[in-house]
Amino acid sequence: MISRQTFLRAVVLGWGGERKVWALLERRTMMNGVEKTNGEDLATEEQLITPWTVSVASGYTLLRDPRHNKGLAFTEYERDAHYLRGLLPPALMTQELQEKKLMHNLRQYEVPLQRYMAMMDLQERNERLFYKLLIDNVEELLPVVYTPTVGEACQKYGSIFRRPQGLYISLKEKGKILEVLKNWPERNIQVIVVTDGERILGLGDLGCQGMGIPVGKLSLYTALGGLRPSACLPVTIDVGTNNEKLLNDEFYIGLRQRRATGQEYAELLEEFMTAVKKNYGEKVLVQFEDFANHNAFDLLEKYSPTHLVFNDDIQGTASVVLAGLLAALKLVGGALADHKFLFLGAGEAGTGIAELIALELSKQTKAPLEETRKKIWLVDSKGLIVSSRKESLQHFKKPWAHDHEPVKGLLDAVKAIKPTVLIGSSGVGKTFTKEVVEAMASINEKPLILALSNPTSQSECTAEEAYTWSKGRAIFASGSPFDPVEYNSEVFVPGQANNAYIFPGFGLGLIMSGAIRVHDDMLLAACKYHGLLSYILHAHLPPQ
Ligand SMILES: O=C([O-])CC(=O)C(=O)O
Ligand SMILES: [Mg+2]
Repeated sequence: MISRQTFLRAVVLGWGGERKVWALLERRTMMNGVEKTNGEDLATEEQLITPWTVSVASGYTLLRDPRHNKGLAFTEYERDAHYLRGLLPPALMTQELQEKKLMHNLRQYEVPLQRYMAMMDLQERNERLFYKLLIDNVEELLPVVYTPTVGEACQKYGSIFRRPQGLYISLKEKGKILEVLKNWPERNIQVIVVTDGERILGLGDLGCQGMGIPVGKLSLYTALGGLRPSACLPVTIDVGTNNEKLLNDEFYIGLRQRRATGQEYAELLEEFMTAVKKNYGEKVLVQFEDFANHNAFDLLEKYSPTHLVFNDDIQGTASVVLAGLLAALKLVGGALADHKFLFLGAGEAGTGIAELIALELSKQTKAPLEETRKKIWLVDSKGLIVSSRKESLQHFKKPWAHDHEPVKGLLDAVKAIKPTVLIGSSGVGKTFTKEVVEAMASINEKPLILALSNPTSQSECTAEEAYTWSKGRAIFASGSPFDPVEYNSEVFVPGQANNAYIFPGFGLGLIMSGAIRVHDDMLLAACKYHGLLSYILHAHLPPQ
């Protein structure tokens, strides 16, 4: 029996003490043989005490504490022990029954954004139940809390905003970022996902409203990677926005100014990165997400030597796509070196994937990187990237400027290069036209077509278009999910090539191994394992 004295001590100690009491009560519950529906994570016992927290999550406060609230799943014993008598209706509902009820409710909503809001409400009300739903129904709920619905949520974030999630660090906080980090109630942070909102999916600059992305990504770190929610910190850096619509939107939640750039931007990021390492140590993983190209490459290069950083859009997407290609070789035949790759889009995803393919080719064939890069061609908004354009290219495009006549559009590039693999990563939708897909199908028996841009509205083509236009011969995967397609009485199941299939596991690996830097070999190892896994999974799907 826990003594009243221990309990009172916990009251005085605050949050950390309360957790110990909670754990003791839970243990007692188990000893009494009362079924433990969703017990306390004992690992949280070591949580450092936040001295200013004087409230103890019991009674009414407990019901409003999402981390510990169980709603109607509180047992009779817990209702007595935590002063909940009368605060709940008499019925007891197991977590399984709560899950059944919520899934039923969610399925009633026809508008995806309503489902998103219902899930966010649940996360703020009963965190364990939120994750139970997400883990048990991952295929159904991933498109709700993540891509594509999270994109719409970010666009409307100001209007649907209820309670703040994550940490907002704006130019106003310059010089005080360490203090801001200390305002966050958790001390033991293992992963930070940070955005500056400038390139949210393929939707462009959504400023401060990009917060939906770190929140969504981190919910997958827990649901798919198994990290404790308390170890995850979503951060949005607000340096303004160049989105006129948002600047004029009365419900916009961010700084109402145009984006800071140059030194002002660099100084804020530097202060943030320094504060993060100082506050959480060098083993905290910082995942950069949805920065615009012009900052993404520079930030990765600048902080890779000093911090445990990972750019999901460059490195995560690259690993998933290479894994997918390795798996697809079993379907299309040949070795990686037998293929020729054409990209539409030469930004983070495009050049990131291209570089990882070139690296893998170089390892496989022992040819130098400069040679293996020549199998890979990129098209940007100005046409095929060729040597004659080299001078005017941004630095991350330069390695892809090969010798060739200038070529303007994608269709002409397909005809000129004759790729076996076509990859879309430009963030612009509907660019894989009927003519482009037909051209791919006329060159290849089984053209590999990856429409990676997100969300669904920005996809280069739909799964149905890829299968129909190629007369059922394309091997297709996309960044955002598509339903299976029936064509000529055959069912085609499209693949999904989204970095969500790698970053939670990759991040978990980094944390578990205690890594302090990310190396390319780790990415290659991740995609080989992932490629094998997806091949095994694929073997259980109906044939393409
Ligand atoms: O969030 C996603 O679905 C994938 C991704 O990183 C992006 O499109 O920027
Ligand atoms: Mg991203």
